[in-house]
Amino acid sequence: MKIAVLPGDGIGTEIVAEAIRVLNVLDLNFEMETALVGGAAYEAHGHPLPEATLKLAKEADAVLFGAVGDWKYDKLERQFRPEQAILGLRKNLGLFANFRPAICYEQLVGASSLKPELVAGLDILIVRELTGDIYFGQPRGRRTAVDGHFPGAEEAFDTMRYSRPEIERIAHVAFQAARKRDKRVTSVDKANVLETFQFWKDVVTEVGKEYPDVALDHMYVDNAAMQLVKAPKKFDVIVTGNMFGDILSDAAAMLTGSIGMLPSASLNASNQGLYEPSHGSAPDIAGKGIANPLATILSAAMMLRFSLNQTEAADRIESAVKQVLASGLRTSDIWSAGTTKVSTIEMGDAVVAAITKTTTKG
Ligand SMILES: NC(=O)C1=CN([C@@H]2O[C@H](COP(=O)(O)OP(=O)(O)OC[C@H]3O[C@@H](n4cnc5c(N)ncnc54)[C@H](O)[C@@H]3O)[C@@H](O)[C@H]2O)C=CC1
Ligand SMILES: CC(C)CC(=O)C(=O)O
Ligand SMILES: [Mg+2]
Repeated sequence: MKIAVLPGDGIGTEIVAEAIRVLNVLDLNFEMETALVGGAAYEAHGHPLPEATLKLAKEADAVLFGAVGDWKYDKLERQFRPEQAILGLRKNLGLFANFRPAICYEQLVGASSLKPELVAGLDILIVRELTGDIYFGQPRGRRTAVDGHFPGAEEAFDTMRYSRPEIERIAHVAFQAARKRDKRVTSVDKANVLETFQFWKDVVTEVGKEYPDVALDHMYVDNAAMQLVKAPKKFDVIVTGNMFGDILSDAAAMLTGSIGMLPSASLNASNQGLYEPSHGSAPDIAGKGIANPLATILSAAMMLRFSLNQTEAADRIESAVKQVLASGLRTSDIWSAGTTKVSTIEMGDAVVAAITKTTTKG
């Protein structure tokens, strides 16, 4: 079994280093190979997703990814910007199904920006379509407007689109995930305005008929954003498109205490997966040693469970994270009075120690 390790930029290198230490202590005998991606790859090879990195990712059983991006690349031609690396990996590996579980650990109820009673016991799953929508739709570009409010003016355009098979397959993923949970799916759309999302709603409704044991409801994305901060526990599985899922999952992250707590798994039709925290490269805190590595460590646990068939090892990581939080250790983003502030490395040390302790106990 081979894991491609792509740390990327900013805090990516710091948090992936901790996830690797956690994987190593499990002694699972995986081969790991690291490669440059994002801004780091652009600096070294002139491209954010070099052929060799893509080849490594394609051939691996799973990819562990940190994050890419930095403000200093914002003026580059789009094809060379670091973010094209993660978009390219998603597209080339066909990673259409993105799972973003938002779980509020008991110990972090007070770290959420919402009242404790709204988030205590929260366990929702956002299933985000990841290879379609306006993030990938063509054509896109800049041109001179021929109509609209200002004919003759410079304008930019992108294309929102979804095909029936793209919607069907992500809907199946969501209904099947719901079957293993509370058997409720909320499909989030903007069908009142966008034809793409009226089609999305129609197709999800059709697929839903194959799952009579799962309750399906529909919600407009603006209302969904509001309900996520009003009564998040009413959701079970949320299924939505690429852009709405991107935005809603960052909002959901704060229900769990911090975006530094939200892992993710992106799977293709053969269950090959890329595992990454839901956040970005956080240039504002990069190099300070304060980033929360837990979203990445929990993403590594998802990797063991979903792609590498190591359920027990995944359980051990997740239970070590709970023990560490119960012991009161917190990185800055989840710190509150009465808890102990630790660095990225100290948090990694604590998870490693908690795993070692359970190993010693047998
Ligand atoms: N999959 C990827 O590689 C992604 C890359 N990005 C890129 O990352 C760069 C920064 O984007 P932002 O919009 O600032 O989003 P971001 O997610 O990197 O950061 C947003 C805020 O959350 C904080 N934060 C993020 N992760 C954290 C962690 N583990 N521990 C503690 N605090 C954390 C940051 O310090 C910042 O204040 C951009 O270049 C963006 O394009 C953004 C999202 C995903
Ligand atoms: C940087 C983007 C391509 C992706 C993003 O924000 C995400 O996947 O959450
Ligand atoms: Mg995002």
